Amino acid sequence: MNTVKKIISKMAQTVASSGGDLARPFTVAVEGNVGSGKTTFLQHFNKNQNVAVLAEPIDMWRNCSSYNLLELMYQDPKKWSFTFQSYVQLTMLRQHQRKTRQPIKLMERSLYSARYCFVEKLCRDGLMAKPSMEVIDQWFNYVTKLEDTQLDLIVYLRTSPEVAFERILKRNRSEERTVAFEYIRDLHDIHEAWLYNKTLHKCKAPVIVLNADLDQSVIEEEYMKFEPHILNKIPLEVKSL
Ligand SMILES: Nc1ncnc2c1ncn2[C@@H]1O[C@H](COP(=O)(O)OP(=O)(O)OP(=O)(O)O)[C@@H](O)[C@H]1O
Repeated sequence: MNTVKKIISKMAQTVASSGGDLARPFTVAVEGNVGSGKTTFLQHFNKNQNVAVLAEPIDMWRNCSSYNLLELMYQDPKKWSFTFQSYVQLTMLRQHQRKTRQPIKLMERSLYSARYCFVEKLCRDGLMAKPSMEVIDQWFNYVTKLEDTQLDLIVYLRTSPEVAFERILKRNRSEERTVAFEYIRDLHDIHEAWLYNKTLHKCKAPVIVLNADLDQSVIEEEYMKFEPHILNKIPLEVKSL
Protein backbone atom coordinates (compact mmCIF):
# COMPACT_ATOMS: atom_id res chain seq x y z
CA MET A 1 0.00 0.00 0.00
CA ASN A 2 1.43 3.40 -0.85
CA THR A 3 1.70 6.11 1.81
CA VAL A 4 -1.36 8.10 0.73
CA LYS A 5 -3.54 4.99 0.77
CA LYS A 6 -2.20 4.08 4.22
CA ILE A 7 -3.05 7.53 5.57
CA ILE A 8 -6.56 7.41 4.08
CA SER A 9 -7.11 3.94 5.45
CA LYS A 10 -5.92 5.04 8.91
CA MET A 11 -8.21 8.09 8.78
CA ALA A 12 -11.16 5.93 7.76
CA GLN A 13 -10.51 3.57 10.69
CA THR A 14 -10.28 6.47 13.11
CA VAL A 15 -13.47 8.04 11.80
CA ALA A 16 -15.28 4.70 11.98
CA SER A 17 -14.17 4.06 15.56
CA SER A 18 -15.21 7.56 16.60
CA GLY A 19 -18.66 7.15 15.08
CA GLY A 20 -17.80 9.68 12.38
CA ASP A 21 -17.54 12.60 14.79
CA LEU A 22 -13.95 13.64 14.52
CA ALA A 23 -13.74 17.36 13.88
CA ARG A 24 -16.33 20.11 13.91
CA PRO A 25 -18.17 20.08 10.58
CA PHE A 26 -18.13 23.09 8.25
CA THR A 27 -20.88 24.96 10.06
CA VAL A 28 -23.28 27.30 8.28
CA ALA A 29 -25.96 29.34 10.09
CA VAL A 30 -28.98 30.35 8.02
CA GLU A 31 -30.21 33.70 9.28
CA GLY A 32 -32.89 36.18 8.28
CA ASN A 33 -36.01 37.87 9.55
CA VAL A 34 -39.06 35.94 10.72
CA GLY A 35 -40.77 34.81 7.51
CA SER A 36 -37.67 35.19 5.34
CA GLY A 37 -37.85 31.61 4.05
CA LYS A 38 -35.26 29.80 6.14
CA THR A 39 -37.30 26.58 6.13
CA THR A 40 -37.57 26.54 2.32
CA PHE A 41 -33.85 27.17 2.05
CA LEU A 42 -33.03 24.28 4.39
CA GLN A 43 -35.31 21.95 2.44
CA HIS A 44 -33.28 22.60 -0.69
CA PHE A 45 -30.17 21.17 1.01
CA ASN A 46 -31.97 18.35 2.75
CA LYS A 47 -31.41 16.09 -0.25
CA ASN A 48 -27.62 16.49 -0.15
CA GLN A 49 -25.99 13.58 1.64
CA ASN A 50 -23.00 15.67 2.71
CA VAL A 51 -25.20 18.11 4.58
CA ALA A 52 -26.79 17.68 8.01
CA VAL A 53 -29.77 20.03 8.13
CA LEU A 54 -30.80 21.14 11.62
CA ALA A 55 -34.14 22.92 11.76
CA GLU A 56 -34.81 25.48 14.46
CA PRO A 57 -36.04 23.74 17.64
CA ILE A 58 -39.34 25.64 17.53
CA ASP A 59 -41.35 22.52 18.47
CA MET A 60 -39.39 22.35 21.73
CA TRP A 61 -40.17 26.02 22.40
CA ARG A 62 -43.83 25.23 21.87
CA ASN A 63 -43.72 22.22 24.14
CA CYS A 64 -41.31 22.46 27.05
CA SER A 65 -42.84 19.77 29.30
CA SER A 66 -46.20 20.88 27.87
CA TYR A 67 -45.58 24.63 28.33
CA ASN A 68 -45.79 26.68 25.14
CA LEU A 69 -42.98 29.13 25.89
CA LEU A 70 -43.24 30.77 22.46
CA GLU A 71 -46.88 31.60 23.09
CA LEU A 72 -46.19 32.82 26.64
CA MET A 73 -43.42 35.06 25.30
CA TYR A 74 -45.74 36.67 22.75
CA GLN A 75 -48.59 37.00 25.29
CA ASP A 76 -46.54 38.67 28.01
CA PRO A 77 -42.97 39.43 26.92
CA LYS A 78 -42.09 41.31 30.08
CA LYS A 79 -42.93 38.32 32.22
CA TRP A 80 -41.71 35.47 30.01
CA SER A 81 -38.87 36.74 27.84
CA PHE A 82 -36.12 35.68 30.19
CA THR A 83 -37.59 32.20 30.52
CA PHE A 84 -38.02 31.93 26.77
CA GLN A 85 -34.56 33.24 25.89
CA SER A 86 -32.93 30.95 28.46
CA TYR A 87 -34.60 27.99 26.80
CA VAL A 88 -33.75 29.24 23.28
CA GLN A 89 -30.12 29.51 24.38
CA LEU A 90 -30.10 25.98 25.77
CA THR A 91 -31.80 24.42 22.74
CA MET A 92 -29.54 26.33 20.34
CA LEU A 93 -26.44 25.27 22.22
CA ARG A 94 -27.59 21.68 21.82
CA GLN A 95 -27.91 22.22 18.07
CA HIS A 96 -24.39 23.63 17.88
CA GLN A 97 -23.06 20.68 19.84
CA ARG A 98 -25.02 18.02 17.98
CA LYS A 99 -22.67 15.49 16.40
CA THR A 100 -23.24 14.79 12.74
CA ARG A 101 -21.81 12.26 10.33
CA GLN A 102 -21.91 14.72 7.41
CA PRO A 103 -19.00 17.10 6.84
CA ILE A 104 -21.34 20.12 6.49
CA LYS A 105 -23.84 21.29 9.09
CA LEU A 106 -26.57 23.72 8.07
CA MET A 107 -28.33 25.26 11.07
CA GLU A 108 -31.53 27.29 11.05
CA ARG A 109 -30.54 30.26 13.20
CA SER A 110 -27.93 30.12 15.92
CA LEU A 111 -26.99 31.29 19.38
CA TYR A 112 -25.84 34.47 17.66
CA SER A 113 -29.16 35.62 16.14
CA ALA A 114 -30.94 34.77 19.40
CA ARG A 115 -28.64 37.17 21.23
CA TYR A 116 -27.86 39.76 18.57
CA CYS A 117 -31.37 40.11 17.12
CA PHE A 118 -34.07 38.93 19.53
CA VAL A 119 -32.47 39.74 22.87
CA GLU A 120 -31.25 43.00 21.33
CA LYS A 121 -34.84 43.88 20.41
CA LEU A 122 -36.13 43.00 23.91
CA CYS A 123 -33.42 45.16 25.39
CA ARG A 124 -34.24 48.13 23.11
CA ASP A 125 -37.93 47.82 23.99
CA GLY A 126 -37.20 47.66 27.73
CA LEU A 127 -38.87 44.25 27.92
CA MET A 128 -36.04 42.46 29.65
CA ALA A 129 -34.73 43.64 33.00
CA LYS A 130 -31.02 44.51 33.19
CA PRO A 131 -30.15 41.72 35.68
CA SER A 132 -31.83 39.17 33.37
CA MET A 133 -29.85 40.54 30.42
CA GLU A 134 -26.69 40.16 32.43
CA VAL A 135 -27.39 36.49 33.12
CA ILE A 136 -28.20 35.83 29.44
CA ASP A 137 -25.00 37.62 28.44
CA GLN A 138 -22.76 35.78 30.86
CA TRP A 139 -24.09 32.46 29.56
CA PHE A 140 -23.78 33.67 25.99
CA ASN A 141 -20.18 34.84 26.44
CA TYR A 142 -19.27 31.55 28.07
CA VAL A 143 -20.83 29.21 25.49
CA THR A 144 -19.71 31.17 22.43
CA LYS A 145 -16.09 30.61 23.40
CA LEU A 146 -16.53 26.86 22.93
CA GLU A 147 -15.19 25.31 19.74
CA ASP A 148 -18.56 23.68 18.96
CA THR A 149 -20.32 27.02 18.72
CA GLN A 150 -18.06 28.58 16.10
CA LEU A 151 -19.50 29.35 12.66
CA ASP A 152 -17.70 29.06 9.34
CA LEU A 153 -20.29 30.89 7.28
CA ILE A 154 -23.54 32.81 7.66
CA VAL A 155 -26.17 32.82 4.93
CA TYR A 156 -28.32 35.92 5.29
CA LEU A 157 -31.71 35.56 3.63
CA ARG A 158 -32.38 39.23 3.05
CA THR A 159 -36.00 40.27 2.68
CA SER A 160 -37.82 43.52 2.85
CA PRO A 161 -39.90 43.72 6.04
CA GLU A 162 -43.06 44.05 3.91
CA VAL A 163 -42.49 40.72 2.18
CA ALA A 164 -41.58 38.97 5.45
CA PHE A 165 -44.72 40.33 7.11
CA GLU A 166 -46.93 39.26 4.24
CA ARG A 167 -45.58 35.69 4.49
CA ILE A 168 -46.18 35.63 8.25
CA LEU A 169 -49.80 36.71 7.72
CA LYS A 170 -50.22 34.07 5.05
CA ARG A 171 -48.87 31.15 7.09
CA ASN A 172 -51.07 32.15 10.04
CA ARG A 173 -49.06 30.49 12.85
CA SER A 174 -51.24 30.72 15.97
CA GLU A 175 -48.53 32.15 18.28
CA GLU A 176 -47.75 34.89 15.74
CA ARG A 177 -51.27 36.32 15.40
CA THR A 178 -50.34 39.33 17.55
CA VAL A 179 -47.14 40.15 15.62
CA ALA A 180 -47.25 43.73 14.38
CA PHE A 181 -45.54 45.05 11.25
CA GLU A 182 -43.39 47.35 13.45
CA TYR A 183 -41.92 44.30 15.21
CA ILE A 184 -40.85 42.78 11.87
CA ARG A 185 -39.52 46.12 10.64
CA ASP A 186 -37.40 46.55 13.79
CA LEU A 187 -36.10 42.97 13.57
CA HIS A 188 -35.25 43.66 9.92
CA ASP A 189 -33.26 46.75 10.90
CA ILE A 190 -31.35 44.76 13.51
CA HIS A 191 -30.55 41.94 11.05
CA GLU A 192 -29.39 44.56 8.55
CA ALA A 193 -27.13 46.25 11.08
CA TRP A 194 -25.62 42.90 12.12
CA LEU A 195 -25.23 41.12 8.77
CA TYR A 196 -25.46 43.69 5.98
CA ASN A 197 -24.10 47.01 7.23
CA LYS A 198 -22.01 45.26 9.87
CA THR A 199 -22.34 48.03 12.38
CA LEU A 200 -23.75 45.95 15.23
CA HIS A 201 -21.85 43.20 17.10
CA LYS A 202 -18.80 41.34 15.94
CA CYS A 203 -18.77 38.01 14.22
CA LYS A 204 -15.83 36.17 12.77
CA ALA A 205 -17.70 34.28 10.04
CA PRO A 206 -18.05 35.60 6.49
CA VAL A 207 -21.58 36.40 5.31
CA ILE A 208 -23.34 35.52 2.05
CA VAL A 209 -26.35 37.70 1.26
CA LEU A 210 -29.21 36.21 -0.79
CA ASN A 211 -32.18 38.03 -2.22
CA ALA A 212 -34.92 36.23 -0.32
CA ASP A 213 -37.70 38.53 -1.56
CA LEU A 214 -37.78 36.41 -4.70
CA ASP A 215 -40.81 34.28 -5.24
CA GLN A 216 -40.58 30.56 -4.39
CA SER A 217 -40.86 29.71 -8.12
CA VAL A 218 -37.50 31.37 -8.91
CA ILE A 219 -35.64 31.31 -5.62
CA GLU A 220 -33.96 27.96 -6.38
CA GLU A 221 -31.81 29.81 -8.94
CA GLU A 222 -30.64 32.19 -6.23
CA TYR A 223 -29.75 29.21 -4.01
CA MET A 224 -27.82 27.56 -6.85
CA LYS A 225 -25.75 30.70 -7.40
CA PHE A 226 -24.32 30.42 -3.91
CA GLU A 227 -24.35 26.66 -3.49
CA PRO A 228 -20.61 26.11 -4.10
CA HIS A 229 -19.79 28.44 -1.17
CA ILE A 230 -22.37 26.87 1.08
CA LEU A 231 -21.04 23.41 0.30
CA ASN A 232 -17.53 24.74 0.96
CA LYS A 233 -16.41 23.96 -2.59
CA ILE A 234 -15.27 27.56 -3.03
CA PRO A 235 -14.37 28.91 0.42
CA LEU A 236 -15.11 32.57 0.99
CA GLU A 237 -12.41 34.81 2.28
CA VAL A 238 -12.72 35.06 6.07
CA LYS A 239 -13.18 38.67 7.13
CA SER A 240 -14.12 39.99 10.52
CA LEU A 241 -17.45 41.77 10.51
N1 LIG B 1 -34.50 34.11 20.13
C1 LIG B 1 -35.76 34.38 19.85
N2 LIG B 1 -36.45 35.21 20.63
C2 LIG B 1 -37.74 35.49 20.39
N3 LIG B 1 -38.47 34.95 19.42
C3 LIG B 1 -37.82 34.11 18.63
C4 LIG B 1 -36.45 33.80 18.78
N4 LIG B 1 -36.11 32.98 17.80
C5 LIG B 1 -37.22 32.80 17.08
N5 LIG B 1 -38.25 33.46 17.60
C6 LIG B 1 -39.65 33.43 17.19
O1 LIG B 1 -39.87 32.12 16.73
C7 LIG B 1 -40.69 32.15 15.57
C8 LIG B 1 -39.91 31.53 14.43
O2 LIG B 1 -39.10 32.54 13.84
P1 LIG B 1 -37.87 32.27 12.91
O3 LIG B 1 -37.55 33.52 12.18
O4 LIG B 1 -36.74 31.73 13.70
O5 LIG B 1 -38.37 31.13 11.94
P2 LIG B 1 -39.47 31.20 10.78
O6 LIG B 1 -40.10 32.53 10.70
O7 LIG B 1 -40.35 30.02 11.01
O8 LIG B 1 -38.55 30.96 9.58
P3 LIG B 1 -38.84 31.18 8.05
O9 LIG B 1 -40.20 31.76 7.88
O10 LIG B 1 -37.74 32.07 7.63
O11 LIG B 1 -38.74 29.80 7.46
C9 LIG B 1 -41.04 33.59 15.34
O12 LIG B 1 -42.32 33.83 15.90
C10 LIG B 1 -39.96 34.36 16.06
O13 LIG B 1 -40.38 35.61 16.50
